[in-house]
Amino acid sequence: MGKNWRDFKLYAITAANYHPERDMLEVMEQAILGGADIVQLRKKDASKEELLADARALRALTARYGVPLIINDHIDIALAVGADGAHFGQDDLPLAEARRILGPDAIIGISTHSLEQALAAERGGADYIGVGPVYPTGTKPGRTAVTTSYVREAAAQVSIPWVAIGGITLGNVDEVLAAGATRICAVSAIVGSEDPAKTCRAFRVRLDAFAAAAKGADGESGRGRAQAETAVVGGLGSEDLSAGHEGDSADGRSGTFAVTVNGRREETSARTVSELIEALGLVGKSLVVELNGEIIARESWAAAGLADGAVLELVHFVGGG
Ligand SMILES: Cc1ncc(COP(=O)(O)OP(=O)(O)O)c(N)n1
Ligand SMILES: Cc1nc(C(=O)O)sc1CCOP(=O)(O)O
Ligand SMILES: [Mg+2]
Repeated sequence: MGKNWRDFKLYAITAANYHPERDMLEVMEQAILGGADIVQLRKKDASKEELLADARALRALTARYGVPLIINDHIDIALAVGADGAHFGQDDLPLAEARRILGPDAIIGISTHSLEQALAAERGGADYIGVGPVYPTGTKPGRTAVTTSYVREAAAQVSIPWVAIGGITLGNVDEVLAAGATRICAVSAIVGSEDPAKTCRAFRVRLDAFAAAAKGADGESGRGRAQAETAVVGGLGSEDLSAGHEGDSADGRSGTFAVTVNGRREETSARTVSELIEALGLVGKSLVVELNGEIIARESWAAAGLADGAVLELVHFVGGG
Protein backbone atom coordinates (compact mmCIF):
# COMPACT_ATOMS: atom_id res chain seq x y z
CA MET A 1 0.00 0.00 0.00
CA GLY A 2 1.17 3.56 -0.65
CA LYS A 3 -0.38 6.35 1.45
CA ASN A 4 -2.32 5.76 4.65
CA TRP A 5 -5.34 3.71 3.60
CA ARG A 6 -7.53 5.74 5.99
CA ASP A 7 -7.19 8.71 3.64
CA PHE A 8 -9.22 6.95 0.96
CA LYS A 9 -12.08 8.88 -0.58
CA LEU A 10 -13.33 6.90 -3.53
CA TYR A 11 -14.05 3.20 -3.10
CA ALA A 12 -14.60 1.14 -6.26
CA ILE A 13 -16.11 -2.36 -6.24
CA THR A 14 -16.04 -4.89 -9.05
CA ALA A 15 -19.28 -5.89 -10.78
CA ALA A 16 -18.59 -7.55 -14.12
CA ASN A 17 -22.31 -7.79 -14.90
CA TYR A 18 -22.26 -4.04 -15.54
CA HIS A 19 -19.59 -4.33 -18.26
CA PRO A 20 -20.14 -7.64 -20.08
CA GLU A 21 -18.03 -6.54 -23.04
CA ARG A 22 -15.04 -5.37 -21.06
CA ASP A 23 -12.42 -7.10 -18.99
CA MET A 24 -12.69 -6.65 -15.22
CA LEU A 25 -9.01 -5.79 -14.81
CA GLU A 26 -9.12 -3.17 -17.54
CA VAL A 27 -12.19 -1.52 -15.96
CA MET A 28 -10.66 -1.53 -12.48
CA GLU A 29 -7.38 -0.12 -13.78
CA GLN A 30 -9.34 2.70 -15.41
CA ALA A 31 -11.11 3.33 -12.11
CA ILE A 32 -7.78 3.51 -10.28
CA LEU A 33 -6.31 5.82 -12.90
CA GLY A 34 -9.33 8.07 -12.46
CA GLY A 35 -8.83 8.29 -8.72
CA ALA A 36 -10.39 5.26 -7.01
CA ASP A 37 -8.12 4.76 -4.01
CA ILE A 38 -9.44 1.52 -2.54
CA VAL A 39 -10.74 -1.48 -4.46
CA GLN A 40 -12.96 -4.39 -3.46
CA LEU A 41 -13.40 -7.70 -5.22
CA ARG A 42 -17.09 -8.58 -4.97
CA LYS A 43 -18.42 -11.42 -7.03
CA LYS A 44 -21.49 -13.06 -5.63
CA ASP A 45 -22.15 -16.64 -6.79
CA ALA A 46 -18.69 -17.17 -8.28
CA SER A 47 -16.82 -20.41 -7.70
CA LYS A 48 -13.81 -20.36 -5.39
CA GLU A 49 -11.61 -21.07 -8.39
CA GLU A 50 -12.95 -18.09 -10.26
CA LEU A 51 -12.68 -15.84 -7.22
CA LEU A 52 -9.13 -16.91 -6.58
CA ALA A 53 -8.08 -16.15 -10.14
CA ASP A 54 -9.74 -12.71 -10.05
CA ALA A 55 -8.30 -11.98 -6.63
CA ARG A 56 -4.78 -12.87 -7.75
CA ALA A 57 -5.06 -10.65 -10.80
CA LEU A 58 -6.52 -7.76 -8.81
CA ARG A 59 -3.84 -8.20 -6.15
CA ALA A 60 -1.16 -7.70 -8.78
CA LEU A 61 -2.95 -4.69 -10.28
CA THR A 62 -3.64 -2.92 -6.99
CA ALA A 63 -0.11 -3.59 -5.73
CA ARG A 64 1.24 -1.92 -8.88
CA TYR A 65 -0.72 1.24 -8.04
CA GLY A 66 -0.28 1.11 -4.25
CA VAL A 67 -4.05 0.82 -3.75
CA PRO A 68 -5.50 -1.38 -0.96
CA LEU A 69 -7.37 -4.50 -2.03
CA ILE A 70 -10.35 -5.69 0.01
CA ILE A 71 -12.08 -9.04 -0.59
CA ASN A 72 -15.81 -9.24 -0.03
CA ASP A 73 -17.16 -12.11 2.10
CA HIS A 74 -14.36 -14.65 1.48
CA ILE A 75 -11.75 -14.64 4.22
CA ASP A 76 -9.91 -17.63 2.70
CA ILE A 77 -9.46 -15.78 -0.60
CA ALA A 78 -8.26 -12.68 1.25
CA LEU A 79 -5.65 -14.79 3.05
CA ALA A 80 -4.67 -16.73 -0.05
CA VAL A 81 -3.80 -13.66 -2.14
CA GLY A 82 -2.43 -11.48 0.66
CA ALA A 83 -5.21 -8.91 0.32
CA ASP A 84 -5.05 -5.85 2.56
CA GLY A 85 -8.37 -6.71 4.13
CA ALA A 86 -11.87 -8.08 3.85
CA HIS A 87 -15.41 -6.78 4.00
CA PHE A 88 -18.28 -8.44 5.85
CA GLY A 89 -21.98 -7.76 6.17
CA GLN A 90 -24.25 -8.13 9.18
CA ASP A 91 -24.96 -11.75 8.22
CA ASP A 92 -21.40 -12.71 7.28
CA LEU A 93 -18.52 -13.98 9.43
CA PRO A 94 -18.65 -12.15 12.80
CA LEU A 95 -16.13 -9.36 13.21
CA ALA A 96 -14.34 -10.96 16.16
CA GLU A 97 -13.77 -14.18 14.19
CA ALA A 98 -12.56 -12.26 11.16
CA ARG A 99 -10.11 -10.31 13.28
CA ARG A 100 -8.82 -13.47 14.93
CA ILE A 101 -8.18 -15.06 11.55
CA LEU A 102 -6.86 -12.04 9.64
CA GLY A 103 -4.82 -10.51 12.44
CA PRO A 104 -4.46 -6.99 13.82
CA ASP A 105 -3.06 -5.39 10.67
CA ALA A 106 -5.79 -6.40 8.25
CA ILE A 107 -8.32 -3.80 7.18
CA ILE A 108 -11.72 -5.11 8.19
CA GLY A 109 -14.83 -3.37 6.90
CA ILE A 110 -18.38 -3.97 8.11
CA SER A 111 -21.63 -3.02 6.38
CA THR A 112 -24.03 -1.09 8.59
CA HIS A 113 -27.57 0.07 8.00
CA SER A 114 -28.23 1.95 11.22
CA LEU A 115 -26.34 4.00 13.77
CA GLU A 116 -26.73 1.20 16.30
CA GLN A 117 -24.91 -1.22 13.97
CA ALA A 118 -22.26 1.42 13.25
CA LEU A 119 -21.48 1.97 16.92
CA ALA A 120 -21.41 -1.80 17.53
CA ALA A 121 -18.94 -2.27 14.66
CA GLU A 122 -16.81 0.55 16.02
CA ARG A 123 -16.78 -0.99 19.51
CA GLY A 124 -16.01 -4.39 17.99
CA GLY A 125 -12.84 -3.12 16.33
CA ALA A 126 -13.89 -2.59 12.70
CA ASP A 127 -11.43 -0.49 10.74
CA TYR A 128 -14.10 1.13 8.61
CA ILE A 129 -17.82 0.79 8.01
CA GLY A 130 -20.12 1.03 5.03
CA VAL A 131 -23.13 3.32 5.53
CA GLY A 132 -25.96 2.39 3.24
CA PRO A 133 -27.68 1.79 1.03
CA VAL A 134 -28.19 5.54 0.86
CA TYR A 135 -30.50 5.16 -2.14
CA PRO A 136 -32.32 2.16 -3.61
CA THR A 137 -29.98 0.30 -5.93
CA GLY A 138 -30.17 -2.44 -8.51
CA THR A 139 -26.83 -3.75 -7.26
CA LYS A 140 -28.55 -4.84 -4.03
CA PRO A 141 -32.19 -5.00 -4.99
CA GLY A 142 -34.87 -5.09 -2.33
CA ARG A 143 -32.81 -3.33 0.32
CA THR A 144 -34.51 -0.44 2.07
CA ALA A 145 -32.63 2.80 1.55
CA VAL A 146 -31.30 4.34 4.74
CA THR A 147 -31.43 7.81 3.11
CA THR A 148 -29.14 10.71 3.86
CA SER A 149 -30.52 10.91 7.39
CA TYR A 150 -28.30 7.95 8.36
CA VAL A 151 -25.40 9.67 6.56
CA ARG A 152 -25.98 12.71 8.79
CA GLU A 153 -26.03 10.51 11.90
CA ALA A 154 -22.80 8.81 10.84
CA ALA A 155 -21.17 12.19 10.19
CA ALA A 156 -22.08 13.32 13.67
CA GLN A 157 -21.35 10.18 15.66
CA VAL A 158 -19.00 7.71 13.96
CA SER A 159 -15.31 8.11 14.77
CA ILE A 160 -13.73 5.43 12.55
CA PRO A 161 -13.54 5.85 8.75
CA TRP A 162 -16.91 5.31 7.08
CA VAL A 163 -17.99 5.27 3.50
CA ALA A 164 -21.41 6.07 2.06
CA ILE A 165 -22.62 3.42 -0.38
CA GLY A 166 -25.69 2.45 -2.35
CA GLY A 167 -27.19 4.10 -5.41
CA ILE A 168 -24.64 6.91 -5.43
CA THR A 169 -24.16 8.55 -8.82
CA LEU A 170 -22.71 11.78 -10.17
CA GLY A 171 -26.26 13.07 -10.11
CA ASN A 172 -26.79 12.67 -6.35
CA VAL A 173 -23.28 12.62 -4.88
CA ASP A 174 -23.46 16.29 -3.89
CA GLU A 175 -26.45 15.49 -1.69
CA VAL A 176 -24.50 12.69 0.02
CA LEU A 177 -21.49 14.94 0.54
CA ALA A 178 -23.71 17.74 1.78
CA ALA A 179 -25.05 15.30 4.37
CA GLY A 180 -21.52 14.91 5.69
CA ALA A 181 -19.95 12.00 3.80
CA THR A 182 -16.28 12.47 3.04
CA ARG A 183 -15.79 9.06 1.40
CA ILE A 184 -18.06 7.46 -1.12
CA CYS A 185 -18.35 4.06 -2.72
CA ALA A 186 -19.99 3.49 -6.08
CA VAL A 187 -20.37 0.27 -8.01
CA SER A 188 -22.66 0.62 -11.02
CA ALA A 189 -21.95 4.34 -11.45
CA ILE A 190 -18.25 3.58 -11.91
CA VAL A 191 -17.90 0.16 -13.51
CA GLY A 192 -21.11 0.51 -15.51
CA SER A 193 -20.10 3.84 -16.99
CA GLU A 194 -18.72 4.17 -20.48
CA ASP A 195 -15.53 5.76 -19.18
CA PRO A 196 -14.75 4.65 -15.59
CA ALA A 197 -11.64 6.86 -15.39
CA LYS A 198 -13.61 9.94 -16.34
CA THR A 199 -16.41 9.03 -13.93
CA CYS A 200 -13.92 8.58 -11.09
CA ARG A 201 -12.28 11.91 -11.91
CA ALA A 202 -15.69 13.57 -11.76
CA PHE A 203 -16.40 11.96 -8.35
CA ARG A 204 -13.01 13.15 -7.12
CA VAL A 205 -13.70 16.71 -8.21
CA ARG A 206 -16.80 16.76 -6.04
CA LEU A 207 -15.13 15.01 -3.10
CA ASP A 208 -12.22 17.46 -3.25
CA ALA A 209 -14.48 20.48 -3.60
CA PHE A 210 -16.52 19.51 -0.53
CA ALA A 211 -13.38 18.72 1.44
CA ALA A 212 -11.93 22.12 0.53
CA ALA A 213 -15.19 23.84 1.47
CA ALA A 214 -15.28 22.10 4.84
CA LYS A 215 -11.67 23.00 5.52
CA GLY A 216 -12.05 26.57 4.31
CA ALA A 217 -15.08 27.23 6.47
CA ASP A 218 -13.95 25.43 9.55
CA GLY A 219 -10.18 25.19 9.61
CA GLU A 220 -8.34 21.88 9.77
CA SER A 221 -10.85 20.21 12.08
CA GLY A 222 -13.43 19.64 9.38
CA ARG A 223 -16.22 20.32 11.90
CA GLY A 224 -19.41 21.50 10.28
CA ARG A 225 -19.06 19.36 7.17
CA ALA A 226 -22.67 18.41 7.48
CA GLN A 227 -23.56 21.97 6.65
CA ALA A 228 -21.71 22.00 3.35
CA GLU A 229 -24.08 22.53 0.45
CA THR A 230 -23.57 22.94 -3.22
CA ALA A 231 -24.15 26.41 -4.54
CA VAL A 232 -27.70 26.84 -5.66
CA VAL A 233 -27.21 27.03 -9.38
CA GLY A 234 -29.74 24.46 -10.48
CA GLY A 235 -32.55 26.95 -11.03
CA LEU A 236 -30.55 29.42 -13.07
CA GLY A 237 -30.96 29.37 -16.80
CA SER A 238 -28.72 30.83 -19.45
CA GLU A 239 -30.43 34.18 -19.08
CA ASP A 240 -29.24 34.44 -15.49
CA LEU A 241 -25.74 33.31 -16.32
CA SER A 242 -25.50 35.92 -19.08
CA ALA A 243 -26.79 38.72 -16.87
CA GLY A 244 -24.82 41.92 -17.26
CA HIS A 245 -22.99 40.70 -20.32
CA GLU A 246 -25.24 41.44 -23.21
CA GLY A 247 -23.47 42.34 -26.43
CA ASP A 248 -19.74 42.68 -26.65
CA SER A 249 -17.66 42.05 -23.55
CA ALA A 250 -14.89 44.35 -22.39
CA ASP A 251 -12.23 42.48 -24.35
CA GLY A 252 -14.18 42.75 -27.55
CA ARG A 253 -15.48 39.17 -27.61
CA SER A 254 -19.20 38.60 -27.74
CA GLY A 255 -21.79 35.88 -27.33
CA THR A 256 -22.15 32.98 -24.96
CA PHE A 257 -20.40 29.66 -24.64
CA ALA A 258 -20.97 26.43 -22.76
CA VAL A 259 -19.61 25.61 -19.32
CA THR A 260 -20.54 22.87 -16.87
CA VAL A 261 -21.43 24.09 -13.40
CA ASN A 262 -21.89 21.42 -10.72
CA GLY A 263 -22.54 18.81 -13.37
CA ARG A 264 -25.02 20.95 -15.27
CA ARG A 265 -24.33 22.39 -18.72
CA GLU A 266 -24.96 26.12 -18.89
CA GLU A 267 -24.56 28.88 -21.47
CA THR A 268 -22.72 31.89 -20.13
CA SER A 269 -21.11 35.09 -21.31
CA ALA A 270 -19.01 35.36 -18.13
CA ARG A 271 -15.34 35.56 -19.13
CA THR A 272 -13.87 34.98 -15.70
CA VAL A 273 -14.73 33.10 -12.53
CA SER A 274 -15.55 36.46 -10.88
CA GLU A 275 -18.02 37.32 -13.61
CA LEU A 276 -19.65 33.92 -13.30
CA ILE A 277 -19.98 34.26 -9.52
CA GLU A 278 -21.59 37.63 -10.07
CA ALA A 279 -23.95 36.27 -12.73
CA LEU A 280 -24.98 33.53 -10.34
CA GLY A 281 -25.73 36.00 -7.57
CA LEU A 282 -23.15 34.41 -5.31
CA VAL A 283 -20.98 37.45 -4.56
CA GLY A 284 -20.08 37.58 -0.88
CA LYS A 285 -20.96 33.92 -0.24
CA SER A 286 -18.55 31.51 1.41
CA LEU A 287 -17.57 29.62 -1.71
CA VAL A 288 -14.94 27.21 -2.92
CA VAL A 289 -14.42 27.23 -6.65
CA GLU A 290 -12.87 24.43 -8.62
CA LEU A 291 -12.13 25.10 -12.29
CA ASN A 292 -11.14 22.16 -14.49
CA GLY A 293 -10.07 20.16 -11.45
CA GLU A 294 -8.04 22.95 -9.79
CA ILE A 295 -9.14 24.86 -6.71
CA ILE A 296 -8.99 28.59 -7.54
CA ALA A 297 -8.07 30.88 -4.66
CA ARG A 298 -10.52 33.74 -4.18
CA GLU A 299 -7.88 36.35 -5.03
CA SER A 300 -7.41 34.69 -8.44
CA TRP A 301 -11.09 34.59 -9.43
CA ALA A 302 -10.88 37.81 -11.44
CA ALA A 303 -7.91 36.54 -13.41
CA ALA A 304 -9.22 33.00 -13.90
CA GLY A 305 -10.51 32.96 -17.46
CA LEU A 306 -13.39 30.79 -18.61
CA ALA A 307 -13.41 29.11 -21.98
CA ASP A 308 -15.88 26.98 -23.86
CA GLY A 309 -16.09 23.56 -22.18
CA ALA A 310 -14.85 24.75 -18.77
CA VAL A 311 -15.94 22.53 -15.90
CA LEU A 312 -16.67 24.23 -12.59
CA GLU A 313 -17.61 22.99 -9.17
CA LEU A 314 -18.97 25.66 -6.88
CA VAL A 315 -19.42 24.64 -3.29
CA HIS A 316 -21.23 26.96 -0.95
CA PHE A 317 -20.50 26.43 2.71
CA VAL A 318 -23.47 27.41 4.76
CA GLY A 319 -22.49 27.21 8.37
CA GLY A 320 -20.22 26.06 11.13
CA GLY A 321 -20.63 23.03 13.31
C1 LIG B 1 -17.86 -0.93 1.20
C2 LIG B 1 -18.95 -1.93 1.28
N1 LIG B 1 -20.05 -1.64 1.97
C3 LIG B 1 -21.06 -2.53 2.03
C4 LIG B 1 -20.95 -3.75 1.39
C5 LIG B 1 -22.05 -4.78 1.48
O1 LIG B 1 -21.66 -5.94 2.20
P1 LIG B 1 -22.78 -7.03 2.60
O2 LIG B 1 -23.85 -6.37 3.37
O3 LIG B 1 -22.12 -8.18 3.19
O4 LIG B 1 -23.38 -7.44 1.20
P2 LIG B 1 -22.62 -8.16 -0.01
O5 LIG B 1 -21.73 -7.13 -0.63
O6 LIG B 1 -21.83 -9.29 0.54
O7 LIG B 1 -23.71 -8.59 -0.91
C6 LIG B 1 -19.79 -4.02 0.68
N2 LIG B 1 -19.62 -5.17 0.02
N3 LIG B 1 -18.80 -3.10 0.63
C1 LIG C 1 -22.77 -3.90 -2.24
C2 LIG C 1 -23.63 -2.91 -1.58
N1 LIG C 1 -23.73 -2.84 -0.21
C3 LIG C 1 -24.58 -1.89 0.16
C4 LIG C 1 -24.89 -1.60 1.56
O1 LIG C 1 -25.64 -0.66 1.82
O2 LIG C 1 -24.41 -2.32 2.42
S1 LIG C 1 -25.26 -1.04 -1.12
C5 LIG C 1 -24.40 -1.97 -2.22
C6 LIG C 1 -24.49 -1.79 -3.68
C7 LIG C 1 -23.80 -0.55 -4.17
O3 LIG C 1 -23.84 -0.56 -5.54
P1 LIG C 1 -24.25 0.69 -6.42
O4 LIG C 1 -23.21 1.71 -6.24
O5 LIG C 1 -24.31 0.16 -7.82
O6 LIG C 1 -25.59 1.13 -5.93
MG1 LIG D 1 -21.28 -9.82 2.49
